[in-house]
Amino acid sequence: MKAALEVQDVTVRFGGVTALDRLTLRHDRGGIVGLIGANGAGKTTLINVLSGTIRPERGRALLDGRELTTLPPHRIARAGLARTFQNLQLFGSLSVLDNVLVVDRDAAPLLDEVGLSDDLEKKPGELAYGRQRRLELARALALRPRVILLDEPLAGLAGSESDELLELFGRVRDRGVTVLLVEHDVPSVLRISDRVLVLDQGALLADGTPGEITADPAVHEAYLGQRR
Ligand SMILES: Nc1ncnc2c1ncn2[C@@H]1O[C@H](COP(=O)(O)OP(=O)(O)OP(=O)(O)O)[C@@H](O)[C@H]1O
Repeated sequence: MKAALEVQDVTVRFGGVTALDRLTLRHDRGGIVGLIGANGAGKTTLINVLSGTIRPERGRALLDGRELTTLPPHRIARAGLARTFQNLQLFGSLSVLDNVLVVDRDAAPLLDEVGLSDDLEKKPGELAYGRQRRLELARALALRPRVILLDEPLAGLAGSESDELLELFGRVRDRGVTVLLVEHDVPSVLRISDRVLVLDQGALLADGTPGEITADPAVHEAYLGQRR
């Protein structure tokens, strides 16, 4: 079977900085894959390569065996890979409902699923930050993706909002969508992920279940032990 997501020998450089260094990884299908690593490890760069906003100078990425690295972002989204952004990218002048309707006619059930059915006519700016995050998730789900990339979805959220959002990610996974979760909140990642990848200086430092990652001395030495 073709892997849902595959990264083959990908290198990205910004001037003298190697953000991804011949990175190779493969995820067969399903579940929540947590991607963690220190600041500058290359997490956002990897998401940008997968979603088509950065072209690697070497290597390629594939979704269900189809090469992504030659496609523009909108074609990648239509091919089944959706993403959310570290800084929310909502349409501020459109209603909550219209923000999702621009992607899919069946917006109302999706908004209900993320708990926003009482807010359909509001503008995104009128929602609490955690609810804006939910709206962004609904919009990404409206693409009916097979894989969804979440870039720092818990940043700036209070504990309870963050727990609710994590529960929602679990429901997305249960629908069969593969979730790639990039997040600085390591305890949350370890709690919810089925598989955890640890990036260090653009390369894979560790790859395993949350239990394996927690017990890995190399991860502690390079990363977990020195967390802020
Ligand atoms: N547009 C850019 N121009 C120059 N350097 C960049 C650019 N984007 C990323 N970098 C550099 O590439 C490296 C990887 O950055 P990246 O943002 O992918 O890391 P990250 O793991 O997402 O970090 P953070 O957790 O801080 O978001 C860093 O050294 C960063 O400074």
